[in-house]
Amino acid sequence: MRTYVVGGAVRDALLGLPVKDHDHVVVGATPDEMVAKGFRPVGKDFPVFLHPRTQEEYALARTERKTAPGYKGFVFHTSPDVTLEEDLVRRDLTINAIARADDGTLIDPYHGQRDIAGRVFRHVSDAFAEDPVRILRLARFAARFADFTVAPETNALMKQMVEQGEVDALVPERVWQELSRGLMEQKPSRMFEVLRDCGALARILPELDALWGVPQPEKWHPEIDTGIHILQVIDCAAQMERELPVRFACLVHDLGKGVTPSATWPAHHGHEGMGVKLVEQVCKRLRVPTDSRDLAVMTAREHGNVARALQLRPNTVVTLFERCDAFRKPARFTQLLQATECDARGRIGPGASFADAPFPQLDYLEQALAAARAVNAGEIAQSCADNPQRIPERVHAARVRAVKVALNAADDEDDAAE
Ligand SMILES: Nc1ccn([C@@H]2O[C@H](COP(=O)(O)OP(=O)(O)OP(=O)(O)O)[C@@H](O)[C@H]2O)c(=O)n1
Ligand SMILES: [Mg+2]
Repeated sequence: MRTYVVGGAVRDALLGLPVKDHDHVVVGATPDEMVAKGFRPVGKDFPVFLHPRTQEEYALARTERKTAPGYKGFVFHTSPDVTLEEDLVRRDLTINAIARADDGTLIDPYHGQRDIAGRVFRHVSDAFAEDPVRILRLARFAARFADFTVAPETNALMKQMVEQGEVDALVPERVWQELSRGLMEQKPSRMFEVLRDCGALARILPELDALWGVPQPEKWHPEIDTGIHILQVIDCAAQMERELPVRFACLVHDLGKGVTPSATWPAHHGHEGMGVKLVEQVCKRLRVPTDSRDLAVMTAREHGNVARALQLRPNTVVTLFERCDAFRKPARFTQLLQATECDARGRIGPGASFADAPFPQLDYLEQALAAARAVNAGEIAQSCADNPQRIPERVHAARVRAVKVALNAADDEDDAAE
């Protein structure tokens, strides 16, 4: 039997990137021989084994046959006479279909090295179409390797897959898994550009796809197009190394702009409220985890209020904190501020750019929240022992006073520093 390193490890080494884990392919062996050598079989569907010492994955060379739509519709064929070339030809991309022998020799029958040099994502063969997850994987790789482009023939194949309904058969968990991974890469906008170019975005996130072609007022949005704005906002979140919930909130915060009446464009009055419903709908459909969903809903609803923070009266600031449950969840409130900061900076057009604009709203609201949280609600509750129904309004009033003092004090400090 012969073993080769394949996939990401070979690709990343050729790209000069650090290699995390090694996937291996085994040619000329049966499952029984693997077990006899001490390998441990894992996975019900795949002929995959773990190395007794390194615990790395060793997959028997295999060919696949499509049986049903969706990513589960596979039957596997493995046997000792399946060749390395036969195994490689059914892989997704040429850059992922390079094998490396123990002596370091590269086996590259589908010219992955050429495509690495040319920075191209190209499918290896028609077998690409057997697994619609590969469209999402390719899009995710585009977010990671931002200088790569999609080969025209690969884009054409993906378009065809989308038209045949392949993407509709994907299970929501798998879509979320790939989208969330792509959001965590260096340039998430590339993922959505790739998905849009092949038509997949309109199938998996029609609410987002609808934002292209929707104008915003040029004075505040020099990029004008709402779809372009969203891409700039998510790239800002990636550049600032924000957590996944912040990046997802950035992605969906303006979905309401896709349903405002075109007669009122470029204005989008009330888009926050309409956005909340659409965000809830997306999160339900894709089974988005609670932390990402809750922040996304809150950001859709409140990003306008946060942006206006410096004009809000102390009472309004405290009701904002109350609506956001900021007293109990201050870290999530910080994430709301971070998402809104990216919303403010992701506005880059030919005539103007807000990319480096200051965002004083963040410190301002953090200070106000710290002051409001310092109010001793327990003490107030005790002082209202004879009239407990007044506790909430008393606590609220005390918080408003605290915010007023804190924000004035901050102004004073600024004056003193000048
Ligand atoms: N739907 C898929 C999933 C995987 N593969 C093949 O299996 C290899 C290993 O898969 P995986 O570890 O998921 O991806 P990597 O390319 O190794 O990338 P990563 O750095 O994300 O691990 C890929 O390179 C590719 O050759 C494939 O062809 N089609
Ligand atoms: Mg891998």
